[in-house]
Amino acid sequence: MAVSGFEGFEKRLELHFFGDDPAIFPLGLRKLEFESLEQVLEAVQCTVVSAVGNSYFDAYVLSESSLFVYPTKIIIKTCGTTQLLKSILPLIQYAHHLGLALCSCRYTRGSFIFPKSQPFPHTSFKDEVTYLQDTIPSNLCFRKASIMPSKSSSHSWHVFTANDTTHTLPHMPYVHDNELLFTMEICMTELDPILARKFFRPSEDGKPGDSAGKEMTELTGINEINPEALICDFAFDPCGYSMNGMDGDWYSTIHVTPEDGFSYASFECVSSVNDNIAHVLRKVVKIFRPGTMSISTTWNGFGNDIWRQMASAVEPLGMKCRSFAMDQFPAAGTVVFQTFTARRKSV
Ligand SMILES: C[S@+](CC[C@H](N)C(=O)[O-])C[C@H]1O[C@@H](n2cnc3c(N)ncnc32)[C@H](O)[C@@H]1O
Repeated sequence: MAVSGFEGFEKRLELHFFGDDPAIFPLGLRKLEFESLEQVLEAVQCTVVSAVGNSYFDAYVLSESSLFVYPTKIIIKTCGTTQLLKSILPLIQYAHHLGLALCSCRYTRGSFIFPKSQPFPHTSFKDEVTYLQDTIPSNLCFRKASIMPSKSSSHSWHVFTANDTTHTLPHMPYVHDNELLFTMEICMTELDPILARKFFRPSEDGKPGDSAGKEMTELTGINEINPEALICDFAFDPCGYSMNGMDGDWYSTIHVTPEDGFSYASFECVSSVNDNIAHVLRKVVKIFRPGTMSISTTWNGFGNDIWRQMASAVEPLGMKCRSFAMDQFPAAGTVVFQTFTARRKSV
């Protein structure tokens, strides 16, 4: 942990692979040995604390956030002072042994609370982009880095995407039964202190992290966000919480740093424009009651106004939209970054 506090803001990496040999499917990357994943995580400086899988993907709760492994996609999200980008090279190498090659890379993060505590290559977005440019293979030629602003200089959304020419929009068009899918990443700070207390364990409760986590999931109402989801949860000692949800091939994930002064929670999920995203958003806001919140929405395509629905969903709960930014990424789709503050706060 940084001397000043724990860095809740996660770094998030999404890698897509392709392979021509039908023998590697249907499992693909899920064939990776657990020891190989452990070595990747050692480079990042975190460990697996809990794992679960269904017929579509494997979900790992990490000491610092989460890892999802699909047959041709890996999503890895880590917080604290982890060195997430150091996972890229070993992942490319392990995937190569399975007959899979990288065709798409997306890196995103918010603004760190303690930027000076970050080790290389996370010392600045410029360093991260240089590291990414030098690490990913040259076939990923559609590249763009962007810092999406808000009204506050301390809240920006950092995005780097790179894609090859032949497997553009690999994980998408993000259409599932004719529905447009999107990824939503919510970052919340200044959590309501009474609600944040629920993510502290009673002292010396003697319970393992998974059963203490299950209690937190129920006590806080996290289990009601998507009652269909299979939840893998973990409570840290003395405080802190992580969970991964699995609903068919859709994942969701929550991470909570409840300590006063640097409290933070994140929620991320995949959803469809036809789903009741307002219900999900309202539940999330009610669980944490953040003073500030950002929502980043990513989809492959143009002209979608899902972000309007998001603003309408949270405004009745006292969250006022303070900024909106939209950017497009070559062969990688559209990102919208919205920030909100609670009306109880002055701006
Ligand atoms: C790993 S969790 C959730 C991470 C998530 N990205 C977040 O921002 O909240 C972080 C919380 O767990 C606490 N914690 C307790 N023991 C920890 C450990 N061994 N490793 C990481 N975090 C720990 C931290 O102080 C913090 O409150």
